[in-house]
Amino acid sequence: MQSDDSEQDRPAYPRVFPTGEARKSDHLKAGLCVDFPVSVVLPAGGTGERTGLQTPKQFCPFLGRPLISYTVESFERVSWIQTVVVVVAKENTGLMMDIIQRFQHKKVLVVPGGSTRHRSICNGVAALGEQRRPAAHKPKVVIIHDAVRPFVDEDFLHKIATAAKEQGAAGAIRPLVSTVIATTSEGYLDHSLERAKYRASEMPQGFTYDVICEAYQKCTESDFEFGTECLHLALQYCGTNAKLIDGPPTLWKVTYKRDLAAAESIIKETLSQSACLITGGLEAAVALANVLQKAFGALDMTELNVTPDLMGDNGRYLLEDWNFIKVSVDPFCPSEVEALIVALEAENRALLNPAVIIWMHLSVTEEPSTSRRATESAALIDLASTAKLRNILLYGIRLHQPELVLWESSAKPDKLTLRSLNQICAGNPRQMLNI
Ligand SMILES: Nc1ccn([C@@H]2O[C@H](COP(=O)(O)OP(=O)(O)OP(=O)(O)O)[C@@H](O)[C@H]2O)c(=O)n1
Ligand SMILES: O=P(O)(O)OC[C@@H](O)[C@@H](O)[C@@H](O)CO
Repeated sequence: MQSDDSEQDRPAYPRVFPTGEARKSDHLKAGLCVDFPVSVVLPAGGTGERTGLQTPKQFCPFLGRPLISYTVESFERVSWIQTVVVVVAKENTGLMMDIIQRFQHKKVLVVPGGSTRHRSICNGVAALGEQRRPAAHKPKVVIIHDAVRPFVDEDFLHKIATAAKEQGAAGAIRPLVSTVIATTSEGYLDHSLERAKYRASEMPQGFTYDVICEAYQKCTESDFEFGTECLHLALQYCGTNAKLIDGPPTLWKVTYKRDLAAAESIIKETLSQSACLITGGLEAAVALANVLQKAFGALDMTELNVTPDLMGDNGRYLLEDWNFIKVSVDPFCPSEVEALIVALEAENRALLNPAVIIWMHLSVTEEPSTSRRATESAALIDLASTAKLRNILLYGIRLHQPELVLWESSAKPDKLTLRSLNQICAGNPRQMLNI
């Protein structure tokens, strides 16, 4: 398969990172396994001109993490996917390696891209055939997926991979949003297509390794230069008619600047909406937790679990996607929160998505002096600044309730306080109450 990368331009070996076991937080869906090797090619060698940005869209950050990292994670958390080939422009190889190291992505092969999308995909497919790692088998099925489509789920990948193995090729389709028309050379309407008969071709697509290899071996330079559809190559050069599968609306591609805002909004929505309230077994903290649980429940807000600590079985909260409300009572003691931050870091909990800690400090003694409050706030801000470097977002709320029992009976938190708490628990930075 020749693309424009002459042999001497390509590295002697693709850069390979250790094949990692499934992430701790992997939620493998029961029954979603395949009995044949599947690998993925993520074309990410473009410049993203249509966004109008200097940074190629696949490297634009969302919540401190590049878009491509979300896409890579979508695939690496699927246990039956063997290798994720990321095809990037040669000048971005170093950037991609840094992203892999920083977010500890596994199973990843970095391969240099080409001047067009087809050439990049061709390089990625070729690299799968050249793998020299003992554990890496030549795949039976290759899934091809634009790196700028970060929202893909295991169920749909399973459908595409299975159909590709059976049919030779399979692809995602979506209904057309606008009618397709043909124009005359003078820029007038020539004719329009009956929209009901057509679909938009999306990604992921799947091919048996042999079919996609044959397609790229036989296709023309014009295909490489101007083509946009891998399914067409399979049909044209291998006689393989792809099985088309209706995909979910989340399969859209980030193309324009507006798509970046939409992607960030969706990424935020996928952040954990669950919070674990740690009481330390303190009576006042338990009373507060009961009130919040009722209030959150009544307002259909964040799921709130209450636990005295994170010992024993309660340690599971550290391993899954929970945010935390840590309640402390006088005296003010940052070390309690510091211990939680260290525990989250030890589990790499905030490696990919931010973890949120809300420290609610109950002060039931006399109002602290201004200087003491300033000292305490400074300590908290230092802690928060350090934690943020580890993608852990720390927020502090002080509740001064000389008669805490009132909180249980009458002085229930108002909706604004609860809504702000809920936004914090949902990890939504815009609504967060910074310290
Ligand atoms: N030479 C190229 C061109 C594109 N792509 C990748 O193909 C996917 C879909 O292409 P597109 O959305 O067109 O990305 P760009 O080509 O970067 O966008 P633009 O056309 O706006 O420059 C993207 O992940 C892009 O990085 C690639 O791997 N190699
Ligand atoms: O053409 P672009 O490079 O913008 O994007 C690639 C898309 O064409 C492609 O992802 C789907 O149409 C499926 O082939």
